[in-house]
Amino acid sequence: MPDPLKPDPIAVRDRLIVALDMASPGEAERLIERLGDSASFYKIGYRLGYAGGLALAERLVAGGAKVFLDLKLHDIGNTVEEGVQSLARLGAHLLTVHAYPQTMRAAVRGRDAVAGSALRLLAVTVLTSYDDADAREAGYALPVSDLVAVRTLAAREIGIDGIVCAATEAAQVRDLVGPDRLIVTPGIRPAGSDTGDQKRVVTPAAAIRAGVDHIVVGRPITAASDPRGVAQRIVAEMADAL
Ligand SMILES: O=c1ccn([C@@H]2O[C@H](COP(=O)(O)O)[C@@H](O)[C@H]2O)c(=O)[nH]1
Repeated sequence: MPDPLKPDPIAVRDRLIVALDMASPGEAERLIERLGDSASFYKIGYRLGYAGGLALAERLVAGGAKVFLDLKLHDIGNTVEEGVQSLARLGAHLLTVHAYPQTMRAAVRGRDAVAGSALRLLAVTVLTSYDDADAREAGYALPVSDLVAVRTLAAREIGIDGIVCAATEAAQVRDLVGPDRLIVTPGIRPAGSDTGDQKRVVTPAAAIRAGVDHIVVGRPITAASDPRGVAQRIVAEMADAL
């Protein structure tokens, strides 16, 4: 049966995931309306998730959109397992957990406990706001690219469905996970846009050329005066790169 999240080929518009980092569901819904048919896949993270975003996720799924819950779970195994079970029942398509083996194993148990769930798990390897100095400061002796590789291999062995990394590591991750697992990359910036707190930044075209399945874009779209126009240009840039 074809994988709904990884059809061959993935429609170019579905490759863009818009990060709805808004203060309320109302604000997010206004953005979605402005985006119109330029976007079909939305990410809900801490800001919106803790402010009514999970109910919005259910409404978006019911309306036919794809939803990525970027909740980056990390806790004792039992808590992660039960949390993933609750989230799997919401009908969302993607959920992040941090790429710690205990956490990933628990998340897989939670995913597998909910029959018929469409939920796919993504392991966050190393946040795109980290460079080697940040990893060192956090106590890791390995450079970011090595840490991403170690965590990707663990995720693959444990049965996680996809990897979150920067597109700077996408080609290396693709070699490690093969063609079927998802690679999702935040830290995407159209040429010339403000990088903000992101450190491992790549353009939409370069990400696609590196073998990424989906790019995540927040502020370049949400802070734009014409979010629909920016989204359309990003999709066109990806189409040219394919
Ligand atoms: O490594 C990671 C994991 C998640 N994110 C999330 O993606 C978006 C990026 O937003 P921008 O405004 O385009 O920077 C945001 O919701 C992060 O929480 C990430 O950036 N890096």
